[in-house]
Amino acid sequence: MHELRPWLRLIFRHRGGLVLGATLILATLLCGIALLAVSGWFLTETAVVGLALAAGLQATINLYVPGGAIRFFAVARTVFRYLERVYNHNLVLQLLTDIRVALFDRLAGAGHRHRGEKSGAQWLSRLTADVDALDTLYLRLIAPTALAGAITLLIAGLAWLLFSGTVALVVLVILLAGLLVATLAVLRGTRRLSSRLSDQQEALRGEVIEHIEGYAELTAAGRINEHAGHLLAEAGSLSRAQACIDARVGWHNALSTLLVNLSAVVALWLGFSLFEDGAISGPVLALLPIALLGLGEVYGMLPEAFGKYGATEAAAARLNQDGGSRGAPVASPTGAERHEAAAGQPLTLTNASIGHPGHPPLLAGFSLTLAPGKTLGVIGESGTGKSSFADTLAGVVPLLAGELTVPPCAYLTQGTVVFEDTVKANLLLGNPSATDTELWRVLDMLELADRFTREPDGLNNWLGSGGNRLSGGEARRLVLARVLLSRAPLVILDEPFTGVDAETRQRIAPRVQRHLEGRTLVCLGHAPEALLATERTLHLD
Ligand SMILES: Nc1ncnc2c1ncn2[C@@H]1O[C@H](COP(=O)(O)OP(=O)(O)OP(=O)(O)O)[C@@H](O)[C@H]1O
Repeated sequence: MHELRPWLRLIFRHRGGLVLGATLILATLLCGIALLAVSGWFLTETAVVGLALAAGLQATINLYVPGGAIRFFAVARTVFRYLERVYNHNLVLQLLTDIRVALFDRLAGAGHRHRGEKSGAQWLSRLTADVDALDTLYLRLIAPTALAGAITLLIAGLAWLLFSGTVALVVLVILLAGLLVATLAVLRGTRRLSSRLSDQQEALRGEVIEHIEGYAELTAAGRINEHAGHLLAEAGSLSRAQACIDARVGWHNALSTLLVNLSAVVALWLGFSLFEDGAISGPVLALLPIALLGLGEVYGMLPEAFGKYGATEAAAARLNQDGGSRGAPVASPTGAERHEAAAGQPLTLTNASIGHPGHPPLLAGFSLTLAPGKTLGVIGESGTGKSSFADTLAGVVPLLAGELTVPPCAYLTQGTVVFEDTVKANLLLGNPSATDTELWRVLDMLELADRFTREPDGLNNWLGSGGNRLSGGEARRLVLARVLLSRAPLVILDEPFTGVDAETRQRIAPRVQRHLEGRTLVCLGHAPEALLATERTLHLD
């Protein structure tokens, strides 16, 4: 319950909607039960009257009132069911939206390092399977359990009104036992298994994605069959665990149905003596047991949902753990200050420590002022901290100590990130208001325009997953184009020409240089030739 609490709070923000949705479900269920009860009463009444007439006795029956009631309940049940489905599906989608937005919010605040600790497969699982698991909370757990309880009490009340207090009490005890079996007993029998299964399924999903991603390497190493066999064995063991949970849910479902049916039989049995005493009529005797049989529909929804409770809880626990605490890690440690500067203000670092939280700083006591429009090169061997320096300026990694004032920046990271979309969509991320002419101009500057004019779709050319339809050098120039489209006053370029051959680089570098004239530039690389020309150079050692 503790793991579910933050998500329940989110769900209960829609209190009014939840009550209305549950009322519609209640109306549907009550119409179903009333339909059965009135039909049972009516059939018995017609049978009794028929027998009386056959025996030559005088008897009459009102066909219109019960017939009308049956039609009313049948139509009302359909209408309520339709409204309930439309309303509740919409509500659940709203709840899922809230949960996803809250999760994105937390992830965005959780810091670069924290996000990097999980693989893409794990994040995918969080945002899909785990979030979906939470949608069972309202529609399958909370609403049906509350309604089953309410309807049980209503039927016990009906038994008390039509039959007697004793019948009501006996029926109530049997039904409560059935309710316990369908909820808490299932929960007890499956919670741990279901939670463990959910964790294992999540691990398997990640392994399957890694298997596909590493297909070439596994094949080259001759280990593909062995690895696939391992995944299949794991999938087999998960299926067995699922079958075990299903069996337990099935048994509990059967027992709970048996108890509901038993309550109907007992009501009939006890009702007989009331009938013999003339306290109730024959048709009323049939009404209560048949209404009790209608409860099967309500109770039948519960065992499966409670069988998944462990998985829902495990999903919530993973989301709680991985969402991190909102906003915390991205903030700089105490004593470090990061300020956003307006365009036209210098970039300044004062007594700054740069590095990764929990590790010794890569740079300490470092100060620098870079006036607007000035350029700085940063050179150093692999691992000296160039990318960490750039990440800190861009706010991706927190400043460890000191003070940093930085104008808005466009950042070309060391990794080349091309989104699975068109050329245009990838470029517009740099400047959403750029025109097609501007896009072609920057592509032309980087000698990429020909690459896309050759294709029939031009700027709408689809780049494939991670830009896999581009060569390494083309992808690098495309992401450079994205950064060059931005009008940010500070531009940070980490190894801008990785994968671009020397001749092309020599042709395009002066054009990039001209394009960036007047803007503040920080360019990082292993050697001077990997950089654009800069006025000052910082050597990291
Ligand atoms: N998230 C992280 N957590 C802890 N240490 C890190 C993290 N990222 C990088 N480092 C460490 O910080 C040091 C500097 O890394 P960085 O990537 O900044 O170097 P670099 O100069 O850009 O190297 P390269 O030229 O190889 O890209 C390295 O020792 C690296 O292992």
